[in-house]
Amino acid sequence: DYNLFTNPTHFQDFSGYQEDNRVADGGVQAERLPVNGFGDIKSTLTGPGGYLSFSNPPPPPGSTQDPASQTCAVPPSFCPKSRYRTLDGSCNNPLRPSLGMPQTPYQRLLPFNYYDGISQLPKSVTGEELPNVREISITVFPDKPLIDPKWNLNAQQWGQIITHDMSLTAGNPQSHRNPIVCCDDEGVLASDYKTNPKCAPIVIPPNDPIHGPQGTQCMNFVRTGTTRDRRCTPANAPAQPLSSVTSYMDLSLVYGNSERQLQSIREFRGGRLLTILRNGREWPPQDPNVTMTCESAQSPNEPCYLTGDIRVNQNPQLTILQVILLREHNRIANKLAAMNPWWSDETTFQEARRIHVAQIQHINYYEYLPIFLGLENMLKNKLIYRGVHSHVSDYNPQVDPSVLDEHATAAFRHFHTLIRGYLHLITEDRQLAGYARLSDWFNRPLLLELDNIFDKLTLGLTFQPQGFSDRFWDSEITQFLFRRNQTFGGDLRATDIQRGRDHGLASYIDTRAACGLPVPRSFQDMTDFIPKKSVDLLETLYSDVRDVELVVAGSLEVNAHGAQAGPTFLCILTEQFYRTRVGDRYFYENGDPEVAFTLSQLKSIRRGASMARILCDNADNIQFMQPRAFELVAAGNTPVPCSRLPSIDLSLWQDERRHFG
Ligand code: HEM
Repeated sequence: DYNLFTNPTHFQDFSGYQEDNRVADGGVQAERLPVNGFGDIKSTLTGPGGYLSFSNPPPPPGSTQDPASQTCAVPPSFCPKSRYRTLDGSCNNPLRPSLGMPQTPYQRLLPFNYYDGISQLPKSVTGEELPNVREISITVFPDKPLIDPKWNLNAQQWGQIITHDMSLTAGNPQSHRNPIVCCDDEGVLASDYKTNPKCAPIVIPPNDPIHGPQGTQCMNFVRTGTTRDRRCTPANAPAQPLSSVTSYMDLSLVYGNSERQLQSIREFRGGRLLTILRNGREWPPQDPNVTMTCESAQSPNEPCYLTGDIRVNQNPQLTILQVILLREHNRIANKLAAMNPWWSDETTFQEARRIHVAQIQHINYYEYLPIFLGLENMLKNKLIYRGVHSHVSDYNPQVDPSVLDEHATAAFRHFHTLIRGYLHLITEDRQLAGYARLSDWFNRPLLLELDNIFDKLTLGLTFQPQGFSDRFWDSEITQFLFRRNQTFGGDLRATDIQRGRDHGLASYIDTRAACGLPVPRSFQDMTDFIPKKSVDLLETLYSDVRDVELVVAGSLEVNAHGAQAGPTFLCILTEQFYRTRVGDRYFYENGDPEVAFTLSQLKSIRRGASMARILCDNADNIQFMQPRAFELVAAGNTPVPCSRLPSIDLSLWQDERRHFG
């Protein structure tokens, strides 16, 4: 047994959540069944601040802690002291400088489940193939427009921003066609799809109601780049999928993941990022390769943006938030430069970046995550603190900040369920002015620059409800994803399930066991935490309960009390965001003098940073916003003049000592 988790407290928590969910036999079952791993938790809480201390257990074979495995990223040989984080995340942890860098493996809570132990997609315990992923998608995740009564589309959309800050499967271009063709544009299987090790095309079942009649055979699916492809691990060790971006919550989607990437988007004046002025507003610079990056664009002159993240143009609402984050950097930089004209471009840039990252971390932890992970759950597990008036120095160099595969490939993708297929265009007086169909605008940001649409889309984000966190998925992403002017397109749910297999994720029941949750031995047992109707569907698809996949069943659990996911995904999400916090030496609340904000600056960030204010300050001309901008407009959260919303007092960064520049 080894200790999978860095945060020992949340095992108790989930039993509480289970009761809240009226799972009658949960506790009893936990005692009856042998639960893997956690009879023996070695972690203990010590120290006045509740610092974690634990001895590192022996690593599982093939894990990234295994001496046999190496990182694919090359860390610098020397880590200079710095008040600013590096672009590529190196040296955040000076003792292990490559932690969190691009091109390092996803970490994992459970061992690989590859069929051959090295890289083959998992199979059923019977030795047969697992059920067809497209069939699972059609059967278990159909479209039904159930909406959230409380949270708006901005809550959904901000989740994608956090995702893009933290991970990106290596070798997956996403913004354009994959040059590796396992299934061509006509839906015909490539001749080498069985022998090409990069190929795992999604095969269309004959009874597919959409693609069957078209005669489509398949959807393209290219496997994630791994340590094995790049020869970073021995040939007989499990292939570890790599992520191409820094795992830190560091706004890498704004600033890029290397100095080189940053060069192409920096203005090199006044600490600013590069922008193009059109119609009196700032837009990101143009991507040099429009037809490739924005493949739905109908002319190379259409806007197609270049930012720190290659996915920026993927959908209109994502692009709106990327533009807003870019403008926010320049807003801060302009103020700092005006106050401190003796600062160099570099100092102004780094100080603006540092403030920007801090405020986004604050919004993420105190405004966004409590909606999805539950406020009490976050407090109990020390992801956030209530009523703290000082720094919180919980940085722990033992904690690996890498993104967990179970998080990126299963748990956080569950929130694809929140996506709405038709985006509302809303006016300042909160009237519906029209719709934009999502699949008309994938990879085509032109929409944002059409007549006043930017503000209408932004107000739509805050006024339109998000989809409910359930098993119903919008057909815009299950039948029409990236359809590129064709009638039909890809299926994001089928892709997520296939990606789980591609990465060899452990099964649903093993993951429950690792989380210390009751382990079902039969489909019948599952009805304790998954509605019977869904369990029945699973039983029609899977021949054995041990085959049931994390990506699939995790999304079917009844949501835990106060959260937007079931207990298994909540366990993973909680662990991830704990690691993201305490594994980041530059986390904005940290009091380490090398990186810390002054106490008054920190207090101002806590008081003044809000989603509402960021939207107000950076949309084209929005004058009113509800204070809690992830929440629908309702009594107690009605729009107020932007000027009445709190803001960060940037005068606290006035540098009278003139020693920075
Ligand atoms: C319209 C909105 C969205 C679209 C079109 C979209 C589409 C996609 C696509 C195409 C992928 C890559 C699939 C693959 O090849 O494996 C992906 C990955 C992912 N998505 Fe979304 N997504 C959206 C919103 C969201 C939201 C709201 C969240 C979470 C709150 C999210 C979380 C993730 C995660 C965690 C990944 C894996 C990231 C990685 O490690 O590469 N997405 N999404």
